[in-house]
Amino acid sequence: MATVEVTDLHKSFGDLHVLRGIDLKVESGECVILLGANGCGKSTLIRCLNGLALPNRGRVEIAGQDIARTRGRRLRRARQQIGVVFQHFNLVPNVSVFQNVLYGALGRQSGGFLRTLAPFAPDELRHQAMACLDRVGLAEHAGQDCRQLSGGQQQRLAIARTLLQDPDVLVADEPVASLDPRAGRRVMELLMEIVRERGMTVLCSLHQLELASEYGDRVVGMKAGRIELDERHARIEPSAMNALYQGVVRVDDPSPVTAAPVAVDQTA
Ligand SMILES: Nc1ncnc2c1ncn2[C@@H]1O[C@H](COP(=O)(O)OP(=O)(O)OP(=O)(O)O)[C@@H](O)[C@H]1O
Repeated sequence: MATVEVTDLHKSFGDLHVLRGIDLKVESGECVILLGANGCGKSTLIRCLNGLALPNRGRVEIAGQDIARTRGRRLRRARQQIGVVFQHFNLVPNVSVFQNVLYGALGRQSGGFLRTLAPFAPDELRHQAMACLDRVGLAEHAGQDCRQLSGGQQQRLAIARTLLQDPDVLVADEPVASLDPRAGRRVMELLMEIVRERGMTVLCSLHQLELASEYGDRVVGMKAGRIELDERHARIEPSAMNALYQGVVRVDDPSPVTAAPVAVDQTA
């Protein structure tokens, strides 16, 4: 399995210097939860990790390969090792739940795009896709349009798609921020069960402090584009956590930091 190593990472958007020298190593099979106030750079870091954003300076190594300096086919191959779960699910609308899972095999299929389309997919891949749907409890929804699913179910579908991809590394950008607390907890539990089963290396940003301490092997706190805290969660001082959020939230306050609206989900 793969380690993730980020060295002196800088990323700017025009004059805005968002990442200001990030050094971070995630060991193989470790689950690191990334915390920090809105705008501190968590999503930008995650986007640099899977090659969606190019850093201005520094190295981003996945299993020893520098993603920031890899291009073309080698980059596509490297990205197959990195699963991504987004806050807003990133499903393909107007196609079935089953088809969305099959897209997880894009890039790992020697026959290319056509073999990931339901009518042309080989039996073995179809069986694998159904097994992934079954693992997240959505097998009976395979034929539905993905827009008919609840928010929690859509995120479970996104997890099934990642399962079919079968990456060594999972990066998750606020995977439960769009869900109500109950659905969010169920999705988080499922995600963590799966990454432990598969021994994946995980970097997951969250706004929920209680989920961070429950599921992370380690908590990394970012502030203004820098890492300010890097601890096993059991050792984090409340004052350090409070400093991270500059009074946005107290660690004895169980409510999420985010002010984003959450969908109430009865069916997750
Ligand atoms: N493509 C972009 N172009 C310009 N500015 C950007 C871009 N992406 C992010 N930014 C800016 O970079 C800063 C950090 O954004 P980022 O999304 O990484 O923060 P975050 O910690 O993930 O915040 P949140 O918790 O709200 O998601 C913000 O000021 C944001 O506006």
